[in-house]
Amino acid sequence: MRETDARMAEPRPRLILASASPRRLDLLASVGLVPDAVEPTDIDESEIPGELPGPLAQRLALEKASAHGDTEAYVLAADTVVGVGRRVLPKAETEAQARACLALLSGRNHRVYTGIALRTPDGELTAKLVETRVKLKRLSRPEVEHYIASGEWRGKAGGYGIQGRAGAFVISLIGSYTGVVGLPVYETVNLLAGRGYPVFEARNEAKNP
Ligand SMILES: Cc1cn([C@H]2C[C@H](O)[C@@H](COP(=O)(O)OP(=O)(O)OP(=O)(O)O)O2)c(=O)[nH]c1=O
Repeated sequence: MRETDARMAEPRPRLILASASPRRLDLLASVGLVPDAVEPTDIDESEIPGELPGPLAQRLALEKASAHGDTEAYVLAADTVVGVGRRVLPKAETEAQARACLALLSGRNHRVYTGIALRTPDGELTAKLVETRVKLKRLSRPEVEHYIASGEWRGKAGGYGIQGRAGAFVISLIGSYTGVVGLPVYETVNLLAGRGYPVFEARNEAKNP
């Protein structure tokens, strides 16, 4: 059997997306990758006092990937944190939190950090941190009220989702748009390919997104 035939005969390793975020699943699918399972891991996401936003995103992604119990699959995890300077903004769960985030972000630059982490079937754990600078326009009261009423901020780091109505607030973005949404696709595909996951073969099997 030729080497390529032998490789094609091998079963494709399983890929698990350890995330509850539907955006991450959609972003993976957008580049032709469909995980075999979506199995979020439940970790304590609270920050260590004094922890900076970037290191926090990186640490949580690593913890999410390592907490998954399947040691025979590729396990991919991510975490997105919005930071203003050294300050970490919450993942908004209440209107009050979302309002406070928008007040802080209005008319200024902030950074969105997405950590991605991959554990391979041989137990190797690799992580990458992707940083994006975003500038939002100065938000008027009606804009804030309209946005709060939309509910789109719920469960999102920094109280906004760039892929929805808040996209109209963005003056500029330097870095990775998909990183802001929750999974930087360029870095994710590179990480998977670099660690031996057969991205191109898997892509052939993926449905047309
Ligand atoms: C800034 C920003 C964040 N987000 C989302 C991405 C993430 O889902 C969320 C940040 O929370 P995360 O803790 O990174 O992810 P999650 O709780 O949704 O899922 P899991 O922990 O299981 O992986 O904010 C957007 O969708 N758009 C944006 O513009």
